[in-house]
Amino acid sequence: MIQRKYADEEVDVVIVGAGAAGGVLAKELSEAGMSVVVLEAGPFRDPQKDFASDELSMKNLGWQDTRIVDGSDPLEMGHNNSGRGIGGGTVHFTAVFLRFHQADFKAKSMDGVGDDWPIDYTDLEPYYSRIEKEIAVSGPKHFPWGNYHGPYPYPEREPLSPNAYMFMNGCEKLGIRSSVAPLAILSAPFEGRPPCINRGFCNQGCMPDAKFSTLIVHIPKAIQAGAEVLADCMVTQVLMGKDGRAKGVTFVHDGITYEQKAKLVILSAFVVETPRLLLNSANAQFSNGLANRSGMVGKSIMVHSSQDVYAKFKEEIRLYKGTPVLATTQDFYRTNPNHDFVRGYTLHAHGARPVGFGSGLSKAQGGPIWGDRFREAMLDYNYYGRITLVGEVLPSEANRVTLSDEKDEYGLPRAKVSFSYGDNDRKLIDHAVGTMSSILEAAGGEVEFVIPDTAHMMGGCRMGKDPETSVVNSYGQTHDIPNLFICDASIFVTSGAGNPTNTVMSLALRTADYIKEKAKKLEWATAASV
Ligand SMILES: Cc1cc2nc3c(=O)[nH]c(=O)nc-3n(C[C@H](O)[C@H](O)[C@H](O)COP(=O)(O)OP(=O)(O)OC[C@H]3O[C@@H](n4cnc5c(N)ncnc54)[C@H](O)[C@@H]3O)c2cc1C
Repeated sequence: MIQRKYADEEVDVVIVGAGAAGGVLAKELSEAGMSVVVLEAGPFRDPQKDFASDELSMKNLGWQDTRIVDGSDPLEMGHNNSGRGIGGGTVHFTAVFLRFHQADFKAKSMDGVGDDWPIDYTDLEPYYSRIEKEIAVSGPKHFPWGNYHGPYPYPEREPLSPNAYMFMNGCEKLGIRSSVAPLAILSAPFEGRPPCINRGFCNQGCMPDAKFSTLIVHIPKAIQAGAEVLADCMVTQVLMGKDGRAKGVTFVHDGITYEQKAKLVILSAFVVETPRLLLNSANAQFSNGLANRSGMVGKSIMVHSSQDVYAKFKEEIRLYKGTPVLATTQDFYRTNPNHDFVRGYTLHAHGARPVGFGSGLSKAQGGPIWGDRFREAMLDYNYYGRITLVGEVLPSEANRVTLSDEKDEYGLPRAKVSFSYGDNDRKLIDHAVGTMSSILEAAGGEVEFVIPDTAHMMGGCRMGKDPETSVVNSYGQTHDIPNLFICDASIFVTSGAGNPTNTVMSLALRTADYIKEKAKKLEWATAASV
């Protein structure tokens, strides 16, 4: 039996998932004096004991359960897309910490595609600042793009990796502006944590704690404030009362099913599991799944297109050296009338470890690299440089999470994830691959491999003002069930073209403020959609 503080009690808040958003909510709400239980499907890891400097074994940081994938561009699930365990995806993310631009919130009105968010940049601006200060984001004194130009709370990282210098050199030769990337990785000591020493194992979990994660920052503070954080607890259902309000959740730990009653239920289980949980919690009153009056639960999931381009250089680059992403450009972020597509992309100088390099080659465009050619490339690994795309992908309702006929170990239908690129997405990718190739060549490399890939899932429970076309309001409160909130990357309306976690966490802070305000006024039971 699992030991629980609130086994027979109704707590103020139960949070499902202890990732980027769940961690922020747990800290904020428990520090505000609420009784909080966090249920996390994966383990509670200790960085010093459980993070190995080993690419293969650390793949277990990803969500490994089988998902069915289809569509013309089926997504590779697992380590590449979602985390599992306290800290969620922040444990093995690359920690590039960008803000969205004002244009990201207004794709429909500015470019006639996708949709507008019900908020804009100014609504999130104070929350971006708070999160960046809270985790001491390091970054340049002047960041050339978007609405925020720095300075960041902590100085930019240095020294840079050879790959980052190569990238900046190539950009400079072509007249493309580049900058050191803002990172949730320390450049100087902070709260007892050491600065980064460029070991380069960010995607394997950061053993010395120089990289931020909610595992090491928010969750310990939440526990200190009284939150109960239960690991290895898979939430299987949201419990509903006859009055149409959420009552709590059921979860499974070690084969035993438990219930946690709560006044407020918040789902922070990420882009696949949040819609899956809502659909799997259907009942007589909500036969289509919870909070799904609009039919939008699971629809319009997005990724970033994330092609890698590798070029071989005469001198050594050594892609394993340093933090994977240290330099970036957003010179191609905005719609350009000379392009045959709308919206845009970010490019990162991006390191790669040998296993990542090798497995990338196995899915190279034009056919997998294998046999002698593979051996030759692996032997020359030290001479390759790499640039990676973060490209905007437009929302399409056909890209969605549904329930499959197959069941998992809990007897629940597995998620089916369908994804296909649209015409605009493909044109954007082609353009970006051309730009990446030009930068690599200008830096003296010879382009050899283009690897199709995706990153950063978003969407599936989009926010909006209209309950007929969206699942939650701008605070993550579901339109249909006032005490059921969704707060994670699933509430994104569009994908933007920058790494999303700063936006996920800032939205979580905003939701926490909203809940605290409503709780103060004892209003959350009746709060109308905003
Ligand atoms: C390899 C990689 C690199 C990345 N690099 C970057 C980067 O450089 N910059 C950036 O901005 N973003 C990056 N990301 C994306 C980033 O990790 C996500 O945007 C972010 O973690 C999403 O936060 P979230 O709160 O929505 O979900 P998550 O952080 O994924 O948290 C969801 C949590 O819910 C838990 N959960 C799910 N279902 C259940 C259930 N039924 N019961 C209980 N618990 C459940 C999961 O185990 C998980 O811990 C990267 C992601 C990956 C995988």
